[in-house]
Amino acid sequence: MPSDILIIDDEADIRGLVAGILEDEGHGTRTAGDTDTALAEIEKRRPTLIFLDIWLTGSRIDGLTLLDIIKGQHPDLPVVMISGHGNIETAVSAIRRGAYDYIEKPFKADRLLMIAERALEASKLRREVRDLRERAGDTGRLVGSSIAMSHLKQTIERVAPTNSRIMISGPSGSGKELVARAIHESSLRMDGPFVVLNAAAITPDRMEHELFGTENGTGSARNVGALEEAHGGTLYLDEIADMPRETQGKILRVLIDQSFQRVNGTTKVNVDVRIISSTARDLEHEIAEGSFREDLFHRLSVVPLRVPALAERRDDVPELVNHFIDQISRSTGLPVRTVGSDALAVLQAHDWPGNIRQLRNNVERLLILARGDESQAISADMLPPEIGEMLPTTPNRGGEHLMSLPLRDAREIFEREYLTAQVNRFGGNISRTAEFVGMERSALHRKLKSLGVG
Ligand SMILES: Nc1ncnc2c1ncn2[C@@H]1O[C@H](COP(=O)(O)OP(=O)(O)OP(=O)(O)O)[C@@H](O)[C@H]1O
Repeated sequence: MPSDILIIDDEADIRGLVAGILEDEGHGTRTAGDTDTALAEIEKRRPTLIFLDIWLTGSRIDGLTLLDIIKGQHPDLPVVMISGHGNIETAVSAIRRGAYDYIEKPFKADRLLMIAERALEASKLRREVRDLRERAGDTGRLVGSSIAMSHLKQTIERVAPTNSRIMISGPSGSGKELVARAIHESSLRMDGPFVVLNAAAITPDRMEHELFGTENGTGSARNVGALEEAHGGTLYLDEIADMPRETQGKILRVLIDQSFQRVNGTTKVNVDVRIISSTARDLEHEIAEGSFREDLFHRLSVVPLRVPALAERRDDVPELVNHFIDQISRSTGLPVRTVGSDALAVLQAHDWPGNIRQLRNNVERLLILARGDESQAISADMLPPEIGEMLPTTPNRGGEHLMSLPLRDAREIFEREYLTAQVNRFGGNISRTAEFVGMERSALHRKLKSLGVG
C-alpha cells in the first residue's frame, strides 16, 4: 500500500522541502500550513504518517495540542515532530505525549527518510501484532454455555494446572485442538510454546523427522523436531491413531525416559514437555485391532476428556453463530449481519456431521453469499439448500420457516396448504377429497371453514 504522509508546517518552503524528499522516494504526500487545514485533511482520509511542526504561527492551536487531538482520534497513527533548535525539550515532551519521534531543523534528507520509514514500519508491525492478537485471542476462546460445554470448561480448569497427560476424544471438527489450547493457556506452561503435530497430515516416513528432528552426525541439530520445539510447553499430538506403530514405540520410550535421540543422532536430548493427544477414532477398537499400542494408550490417556459433537449441545448454536459472524467479519471485512430466528431454528435443528468446523464454514458462506439489504436479518430461505432442505418448510409463505413457529401455528399452516392442494387436486369435490384424506365429509367441511379455505 502506498504511504500517505501529511506534512504540517507553517513555513511553505519547509513543507515543500519535506514533501520533495519523501516524494522522490515514492511516498505520497499532502501538506497543511495550519492546524485547521491539517484537521480537515485528516478528516478527508486518515494519513499513514504525519510530520508536525511544534511551533505553528498563525494557527488556532499549537502543535502539541494538535498532537493530543490526533492521538485521541487515531492512537495508532504515527506522528513525527519537527522541532527548531530551541525547542528540543518540547519535542521530548511530545514523545511522552505519544509522538513517535522528532526531527530537528535543519535536517539532512537521509535522516528524514530514515525516520519516515522507521515510523511507517513500526506502525505496520503494531497493526499486524494487534490483528494477530485479536485473532489469536478470539479463536482461543471456547464459546458455548450449554450444560455439556460448561461441564467441559470446568474439567479443563481442573486438569490444566496438573501437568498430567490428557487424551482428548471427539468427532472431527468438534473443537479438540481448541480444548488443548485452552488447557495449555490455563496451565503453568502458558508462557511456553504450544506445538501441534498432526499425525494424519504427515507421511509415516517423515513422522520421526518431524517429531524428533534430525542431526548431521556431529551432535548438533540440523532440524529441530516438534518435541524439542515444545520444550517447556505443550506438544499436541493430533490424530494420534495415525502414528505408525514403530513411532508409537519410540514415543513410549520418550515418555519413560523424558529424553530422545534425533534421527541420525548420537546426542541425548532431554526435554520437559506435556503431551496432549487427540483422536476422532475409537482407540480401544484400534487397540483390539492391533494398530495402536495399549501401553502407549495408558501412558497418554492419564486423563481422558471427551469433546461432545455439536448435535449433543445444540443450545450453543446461536452463540456460536454470532461469535463466528463477529470473527469472520473482523478478519474479512464482510459486513456483520444478524440471523433471523427462523434461520437460527433451522441451524439449531441441523445435525452438523462436520461439527463446529462445518457450522463455521456455513456461517462464512452465508456472509459471503447472503443477498439483500445488509441491515436485513438473514432468513431461513437464504440458508444453503443442504442445511434447510432437510427440514419441513412452508413454500408459500415467503420464506418463513415452520421451524420458527409453535406446533399449533405450524400445524395450521400445514393443514391449510395440504387441504387447499388436495381440494384443488380433486377439482373442488369435497366428497372425493374427504375420502382421500380419510375424513368424514362434514368434518372436512368444518375444518376447511375454520382454516378459511374455499
Ligand atoms: N467451543 C468453540 N468455540 C468457538 N470456536 C470453536 C469451538 N470449538 C471449535 N471451534 C472452532 O471450530 C473449528 C474446528 O475446531 P478444532 O480444529 O479445534 O477441531 P478438532 O476437533 O481439533 O478437529 P479435527 O478433528 O479435524 O482435528 C476451529 O475453527 C475452532 O476455532
